[in-house]
Amino acid sequence: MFDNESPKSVVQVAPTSEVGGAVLSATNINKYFYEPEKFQVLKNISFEANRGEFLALVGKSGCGKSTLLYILSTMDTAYDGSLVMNGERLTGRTQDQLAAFRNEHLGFVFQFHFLLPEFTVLQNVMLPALKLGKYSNKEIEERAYQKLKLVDMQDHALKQSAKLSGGQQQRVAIARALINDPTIIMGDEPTGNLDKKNSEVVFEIFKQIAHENNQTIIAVTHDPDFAKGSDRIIEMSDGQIIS
Ligand SMILES: Nc1ncnc2c1ncn2[C@@H]1O[C@H](COP(=O)(O)OP(=O)(O)OP(=O)(O)O)[C@@H](O)[C@H]1O
Repeated sequence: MFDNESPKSVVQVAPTSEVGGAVLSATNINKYFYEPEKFQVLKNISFEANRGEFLALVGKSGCGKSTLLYILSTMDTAYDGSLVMNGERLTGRTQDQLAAFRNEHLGFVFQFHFLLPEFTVLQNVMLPALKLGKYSNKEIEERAYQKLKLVDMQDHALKQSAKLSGGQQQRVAIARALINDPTIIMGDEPTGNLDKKNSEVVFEIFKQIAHENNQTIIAVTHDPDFAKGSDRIIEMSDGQIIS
C-alpha cells in the first residue's frame, strides 16, 4: 500500500511488454507558470507506473497534482523532461499525434462525468471507439455492452444519460473510459462528487480494472479511503514527490 520506494526504483525504465513492467515513465519533469510571475510548479518529478498498478496521487491543495496529471495525460506539452508511455516517447510529438495516442491508449475519468446528456448510455460509451475507427459498429456495440456489464450498468444502456443518478453516470463514464481498452486510466478526483457508497463502488471497479484486467490506474484523489486502498500512494508537496 504505502511504498517507501528506494531512490533507485524511481527512475528505472522496465521493458513495457512485460506484465508488471513499467507502462509509464516520467523523468525529471519540471514545469513553470509565468503568470502573475515565474513560479516553478513541478520540481524534478520522476516516477514510473507499472502495468496493472493502481496508483493514488495525493497531496495538499495547490501542490501540483492536477498539473502533473495534465502532463501525464499528454494534454499539457509545455514542460521540461521526458514522458514515455507504452514504450513510446511522447515528448516532442505534435498535438494530432498526441490526440491519436490518447484516444487509443488512455482513458479518462473526471470528477464530473461529462456525458452527453441527450445521448443514451450506450451511445456515450460507444463514442471514443467510433472516433478510433478500429472496429465495426456491431463490434463497438458489443464492446460497449461488455464495458457496461463490468460497471453493472448494462440494464440502463438505452436510457438517456441525463436520467441517471450521479453514481450511475460516473459508472457509465468509467465504461466509456474503458471502451478502447486503454493501457492507462487517468482519474482526476473520480470520487470527488460522489457519496460514500458510490465512492466505494467506483473504488472497487478501479481495483478490478487494475488487478483483473491488468490496466494501470493513476488517480488524483483527496479521498483517504480511496488512497489507502490503492496499491501505491505517490505523495506530493510543493511540486515534489515526497514519498
Ligand atoms: N494556468 C495556471 N497559471 C498559473 N498558475 C497556475 C495555473 N494552474 C495552476 N496554477 C497554480 O499551480 C499550483 C498547482 O496547481 P494544481 O492545480 O496542480 O494543484 P493541485 O495539487 O491539483 O490542487 P487541488 O488539490 O486543489 O486541485 C497552484 O499554486 C495553482 O494556483
